[in-house]
Amino acid sequence: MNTGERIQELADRVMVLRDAYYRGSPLVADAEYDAVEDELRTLIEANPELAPDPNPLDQVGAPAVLHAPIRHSRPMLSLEKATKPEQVAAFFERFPGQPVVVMPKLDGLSLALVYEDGRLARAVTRGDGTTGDDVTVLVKALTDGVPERIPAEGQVEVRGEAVMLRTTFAAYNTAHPDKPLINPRNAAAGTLRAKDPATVAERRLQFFAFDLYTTAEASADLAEGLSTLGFTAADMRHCDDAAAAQAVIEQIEQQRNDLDYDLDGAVLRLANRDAYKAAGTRSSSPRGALAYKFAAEEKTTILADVVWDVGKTGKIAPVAHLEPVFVGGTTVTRATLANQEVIRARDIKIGDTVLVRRAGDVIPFVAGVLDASKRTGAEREIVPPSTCPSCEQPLTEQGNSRELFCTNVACPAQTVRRLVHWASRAAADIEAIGPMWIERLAEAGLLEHPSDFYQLTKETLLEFDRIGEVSAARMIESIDASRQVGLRRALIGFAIPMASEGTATRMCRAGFTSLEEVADAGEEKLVAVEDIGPKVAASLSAHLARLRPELERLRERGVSLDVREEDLPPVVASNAPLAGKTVVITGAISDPRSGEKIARPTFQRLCEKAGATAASSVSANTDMLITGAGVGASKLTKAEKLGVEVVDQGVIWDQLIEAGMV
Ligand SMILES: NC(=O)c1ccc[n+]([C@@H]2O[C@H](COP(=O)([O-])OP(=O)(O)OC[C@H]3O[C@@H](n4cnc5c(N)ncnc54)[C@H](O)[C@@H]3O)[C@@H](O)[C@H]2O)c1
Ligand SMILES: [Zn+2]
Repeated sequence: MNTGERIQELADRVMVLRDAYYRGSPLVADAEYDAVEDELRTLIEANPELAPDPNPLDQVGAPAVLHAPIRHSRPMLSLEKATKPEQVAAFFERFPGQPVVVMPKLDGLSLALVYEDGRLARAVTRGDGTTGDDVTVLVKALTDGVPERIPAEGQVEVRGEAVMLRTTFAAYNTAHPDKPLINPRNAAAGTLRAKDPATVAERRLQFFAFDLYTTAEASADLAEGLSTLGFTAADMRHCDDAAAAQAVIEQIEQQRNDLDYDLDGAVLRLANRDAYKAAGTRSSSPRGALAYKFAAEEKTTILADVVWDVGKTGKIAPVAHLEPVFVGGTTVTRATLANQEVIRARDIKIGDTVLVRRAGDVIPFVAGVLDASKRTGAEREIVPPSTCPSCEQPLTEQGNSRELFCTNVACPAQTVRRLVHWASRAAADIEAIGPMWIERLAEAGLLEHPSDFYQLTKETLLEFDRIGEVSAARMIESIDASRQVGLRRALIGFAIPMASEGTATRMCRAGFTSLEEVADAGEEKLVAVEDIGPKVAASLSAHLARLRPELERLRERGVSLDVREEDLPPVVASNAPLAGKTVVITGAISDPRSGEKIARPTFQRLCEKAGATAASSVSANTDMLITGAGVGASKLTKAEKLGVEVVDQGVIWDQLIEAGMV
């Protein structure tokens, strides 16, 4: 194939992919689409005389079928892309001395909101850039952050991104396993394509503004202009030079996991609205802005197999074995498929090319099959097991997702999982015996219950080929140390359904002094504990009753199930510098005297000893936000809005040192 033919082929492919994407059923992941566009762009740049006519790279979006077409006052364009710091530097050189803002590039769909004399008149999608769809009714009904009225006369147009928050997306998919959404962007676009808002009421969207045109008086600074009108703008940070901008770009990328929305890059843009306007446009992008792309959080790969895994509570979950794929910053070979309802609703088969999503700290997830036409006929159905893969007992189904459970208390796989959990760091912390040895010891009949660890002897361990003197001694030592596990960590170690680590802490703080006392308390007394609901109380009671003989065996073998000093609220020193303060701690903490990094829980404990109550997020009840290094702007903005005092960790360290507490 010659270059001209290749260009035409790529251009055709771009058109086909765009059409499918803007209709709401993409055929490939964004990263793969971008690769096609990139190849086309590179070829046309090298051979401008071979540029196709029309050139899809000069066009925006796709001429979708519109219900109620509306012509935009000025085109809604795409953005020029950058992937290298040099391109950021070149942007600054093009506009010397101009203030620049850097903000997240939100992954949703853009909207133009037109206000006439202070009232929202129309909300319009981007469409093909020239003509968009009237979605006013849907936006009014479903989108937060779009005021019906703004304090401005004349014609005002605010543009921005409507996104589905990750929490909304996750909640929707949990509630509707039968009609799952593929990703937040697609979900947002689909929501605004609905005929009737009532059918998509649970799919709320959030609007973040990033553009403003007005005939009325308004600040020349974009961020200020938007916030004066009452909009939540994309988080814009002013940068004086390319180095500062690059640092903010990197910070946004690092913090993308902590945010409640997807972003696929950062946008640089002239902060001054007049300068932005004067910079003008190219065929499909404004000159006064640049999009810096981040690594993809979604990719497609082959689903090689599905294995049903038995968890410590007996849940049998499908695990996807994938051809290795680099996504969300790591190579992924395993991903969750949730449950059989999700597999059915998404029509996933072994051998399919599937979309894998790894966003934030969430476990990689198979989101679905994008292009079923890729099937060869060799794909296989994923068949849920009818018996437990470990003990072969029949399974039960639970809930509307029809999750599978093995209820056999003697199920070997569950036994191993529970023992591994007992030995884990958060529980008994028997660090010298890893999961592999736990499995071997269980197979050999030496381990079944946690109490069995405490009967192991060096001699029995030495009978295993690959355990020598030194490791046997280490194992025994590690088991010995774990006898001090105490109430809180023992409760965690039993992995009681519905009971979290927080539940264990609350039991200690509520005055229970031993695990037996919790077991004997009865549901009524347990519900009386702060933040313990009836379901948790019932589960605790039932499971601890069953575990009674095990508690006795643990005691006989010298394991402490009593509350430990570290599990209780600290005794507050009389000269406590933070007495009565509710604090939130954020950022990286380090001891200013040595520079040593200090784990957040350790620092929190110090603050509690100094009289503070620690909370996990900033609210109106917070007295103080204690900041370490690298604090996200969103936390600071929230504190500022609520009038919460922001205190650098250095100030707190000084107080702790002065009080002789560290
Ligand atoms: N998977 C597919 O088949 C397929 C097909 C076509 C396009 N796509 C994807 O669509 C995107 C390209 O489309 P495009 O040209 O519409 O978008 P773009 O990447 O050029 O970006 C322009 C858009 O960014 C959005 N945006 C978000 N935050 C912004 C901010 N702070 N400031 C300014 N704009 C902001 C706006 O909606 C604007 O329309 C790519 O991510 C591409 O991978 C995917
Ligand atoms: Zn089983």
